[in-house]
Parts: sequence; structure tokens; C-alpha cells
Amino acid sequence: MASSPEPARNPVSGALLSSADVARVVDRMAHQLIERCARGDDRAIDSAATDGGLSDLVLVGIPTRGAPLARRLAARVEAFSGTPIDVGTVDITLYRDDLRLRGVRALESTVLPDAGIDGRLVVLVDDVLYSGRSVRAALDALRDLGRPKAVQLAVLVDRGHRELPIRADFVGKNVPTSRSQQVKVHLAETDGVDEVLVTEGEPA
Ligand SMILES: O=P(O)(O)OC[C@H]1O[C@H](OP(=O)(O)OP(=O)(O)O)[C@H](O)[C@@H]1O
Ligand SMILES: O=c1cc[nH]c(=O)[nH]1
Repeated sequence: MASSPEPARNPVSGALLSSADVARVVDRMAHQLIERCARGDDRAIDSAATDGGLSDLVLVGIPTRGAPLARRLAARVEAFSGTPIDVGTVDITLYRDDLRLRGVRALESTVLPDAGIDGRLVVLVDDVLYSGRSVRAALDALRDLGRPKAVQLAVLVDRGHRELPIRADFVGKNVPTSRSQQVKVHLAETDGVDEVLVTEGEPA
């Protein structure tokens, strides 16, 4: 009798990705972005363009840590492809559905490239995908900023437990977690170090 597959285990608390792992994962995601554009299997991208469709691409980070991640991804795509990549950030604070539950939060910056996002492929970038509510808020925020040809999603860690019909197009690492766990992404730009940790218990 065929044995059933091992159930996915939740990681034990501790370090999930080291600094070197984070760099490797970001590089892999950059290659995937380039390949997806060049393959043109995505109607959102003009694969006939001489730059493999990359000039159509805008990486838009969701603060806090999605913003430096988007800049890193853009830098690596540029390093591998030779094509400069437009980057931006989108503040989702006022579009959150838990605004009244979470108390006052400072507004972050929304910065778009000069060429804007109309008619382009926007790839939203975030560090963690969990319920999907932050991405839902980002989609609403984008709607007020322009009309992209398509919007896709890149996340460093997908930890599951979606509460909305949202999935990522580019995932650095899938990490099955329990709801009681927390995934904490630390980046040099915001935290002084690159690492991904899994901790037990609710966030402080
Ligand atoms: O899929 P979700 O359930 O929305 O969770 C993921 C979001 O949670 C974290 O942000 P957080 O709201 O903690 O703010 P921060 O980025 O400022 O830390 C993380 O950076 C994602 O944006
Ligand atoms: O584990 C989680 C859940 C939401 N947001 C995070 O950054 N980590």
C-alpha cells in the first residue's frame, strides 16, 4: 500500500534564514522575475520588447520591509539583466481593514517612479504573506494611483493561513507555520541584520 506523504511540519522556533540565505533567496527571485518577463508566458508583459519586457516592470514595496526588499530585488534584476528597474513604495495604512483595531500608526511614504504605473506590470513586494489583508489593502491603494496592466505579488516568506483569496506569484520560501507562531523578517536597512526568525507566541 502506498504510504501517504509526510504532513508538512511547522518549523521549530529559531533562525529560518541566515543573511546568506536571504541574499540567495532574493537572487533567485530576481532570476525568476527576469525569466517570467523574458518567457512572455504572461500576457501582462510585452515579451517582444528588446529588454525582455523589463522596462514594463515596476517593483512596488509595501512598508515597512517590503520597501527595502523591492529596492534589493530591483538592484539584483538590474545586476543580472543590465536593465534598470523602476521601484516605488505604497503606503497601505489608510486602506487597512483593521485600522480601528490596531490603534494609531504613522503614515509611510508612497513614492512612484516618474513614469507611473499606468499600463505597466506592477509587482507588489512584501516580506511576509500571511492573512493576505496587507496585500488586499495594497491593491486598494494602487487603485487610487493608476491602472497597471497587471499586478503580481512577490514575497520573501509565505507562511500560509490566508483569510482572503490571494496568492503570491513569486515566493522566496514557503514556510508552513502554526497560527501561534510568528515569522519575523529582519533586514539590514531596518533592523541592522538580514535574517528570518520563527518565534512562538503573538507579536509584542
Ligand atoms: O498577510 P498579512 O496578515 O497582512 O501579514 C503580512 C504583513 O504583516 C507584516 O506587516 P505589519 O502589518 O506587521 O507591519 P510592518 O511591515 O510595518 O511590520 C508583514 O510585513 C506583512 O506586510
Ligand atoms: O508571522 C507574521 C504574520 C504577519 N506578519 C509578519 O510579519 N509575520
